[in-house]
Amino acid sequence: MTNLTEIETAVLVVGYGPVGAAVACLLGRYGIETIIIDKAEAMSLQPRAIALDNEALRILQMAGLSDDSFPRLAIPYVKMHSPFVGQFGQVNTAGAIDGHPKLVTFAQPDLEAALRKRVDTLATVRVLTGCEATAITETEDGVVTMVRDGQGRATRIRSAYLVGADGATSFVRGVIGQNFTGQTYAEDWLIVDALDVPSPIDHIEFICDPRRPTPHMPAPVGRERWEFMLRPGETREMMESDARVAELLRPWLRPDELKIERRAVYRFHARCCEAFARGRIVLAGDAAHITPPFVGQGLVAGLRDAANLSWKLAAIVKGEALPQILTSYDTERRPHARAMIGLAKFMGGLVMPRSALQAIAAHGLMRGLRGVPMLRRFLDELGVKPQNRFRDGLFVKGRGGGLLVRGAQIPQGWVRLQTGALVRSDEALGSSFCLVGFGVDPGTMLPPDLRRLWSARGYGLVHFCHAGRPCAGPGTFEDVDGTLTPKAAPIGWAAIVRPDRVVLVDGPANTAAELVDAALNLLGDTRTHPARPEDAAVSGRGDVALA
Ligand SMILES: O=C(O)/C=C/c1cccc(O)c1
Repeated sequence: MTNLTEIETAVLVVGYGPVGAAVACLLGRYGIETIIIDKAEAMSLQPRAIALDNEALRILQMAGLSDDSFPRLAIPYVKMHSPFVGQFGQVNTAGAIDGHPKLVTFAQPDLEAALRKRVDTLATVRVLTGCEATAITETEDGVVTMVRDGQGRATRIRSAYLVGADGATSFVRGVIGQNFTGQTYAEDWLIVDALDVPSPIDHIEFICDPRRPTPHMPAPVGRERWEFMLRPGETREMMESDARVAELLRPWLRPDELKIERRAVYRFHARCCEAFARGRIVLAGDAAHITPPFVGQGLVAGLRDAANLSWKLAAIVKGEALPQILTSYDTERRPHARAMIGLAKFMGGLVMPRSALQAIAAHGLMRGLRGVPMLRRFLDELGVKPQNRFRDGLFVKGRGGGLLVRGAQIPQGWVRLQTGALVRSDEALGSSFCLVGFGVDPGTMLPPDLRRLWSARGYGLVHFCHAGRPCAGPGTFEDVDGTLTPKAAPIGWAAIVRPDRVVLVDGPANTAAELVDAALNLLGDTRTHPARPEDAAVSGRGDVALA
């Protein structure tokens, strides 16, 4: 007879890559009992994803990672070269949005190590490595997962929810019967990562030569990456040989300068599930969608999933929201993930034209379009990047009348604490729902019973006061650069911001009680009937008070 260990948890995360780790960090921050498993004993040391944008960095901030938790290299621009028409494109990525650089490169093992270090600090998160999910069954009130470790020992994990962050070959995806529709490119690519490059480039360049398309980019501490498209007849063995790698890199590096960290032949895919969830089982990251790398959005999309999903699971588990809100994860995330895949495919068309004729036509057209000042601004200033703004989902539709966009993130700026220290404004918002007052203390706008209920749930009340105005009291932060007030909202405005920083509803501050009512109703008003009162005990607040 075998001994079967039984464990229970609120959420089981399958897959301890960067997306699974980010989900665990966020669930841990929200105080949710979480188990994360991975079949590998140790973290992968392969540098795969290489780029993060400001949105991804904001999510990592939310997950509790500081700016110095892993090395990043800010990228000022992305250039596109054609052998026939010269430079035909340039995307300006210098500067910051929402308090973070628009584009950085990094080494994936550094990021994963930072996330794992953070996970290790979280009291409610338990990590089981060397453990593989062998069977997953959804029951009426939870999910039962059979897990086997390296010694063949079995464990049964019962969880209220399961997140499949188990990558492109996801086992979980198969369990919920999801097809991975889309396309696999016909071409293979050789990816080469070099270390200690003597004079690395400072930007990303795409050499869009139909004979050998070659994206080329720097990464922190002297790393560089090249991606070489294989020609017909070239094989993996041929391309991964020392001699061929040295020959391909000769335009950039002398043989004595070569320090190759990784060489690997890959095939790119553009695939997306038709649903990111079924019942209590939810997919995130590459398990739900994969993209060719040409706009550097693969991991970013997975981190967006983590941010969108984690607080919803937390709210449901805590009994603060009805389980039905989980459908909004798919509604909000899938269209954007698909749009990013579409952009990457478009970019792929420019990077790897099929022939010289096609290259001249496509690159010539792009060059021509850049001759029109308005189009040039649009193309060069990231205008083609799909905005992360929901058409449908868990927010009150319509405009509040201010500049805030419901269903999109509130801008992030820098605010001054009562101590005089400057922090990014999301730190003031904390880790739960927040009623924000712009130039007005929002607590004073609520009737006492509603204010008590709001605070009893641990939801925040934050006052961003206009720079230079009298600015004192708990929960009050001086908006030093005006990003929030007056740029995002006028004085006398209020908004309810979700834990993922998405504006749920906004309006004049004197309607704050209506805004709170609207928010609670959207969550499936659990004021009199908590969704799962017994689970309320699972939750705690892992936050540090700032003001
Ligand atoms: O790996 C690639 O091919 C492309 C990466 C990348 C990263 C950031 C921005 C881009 O436009 C491309």
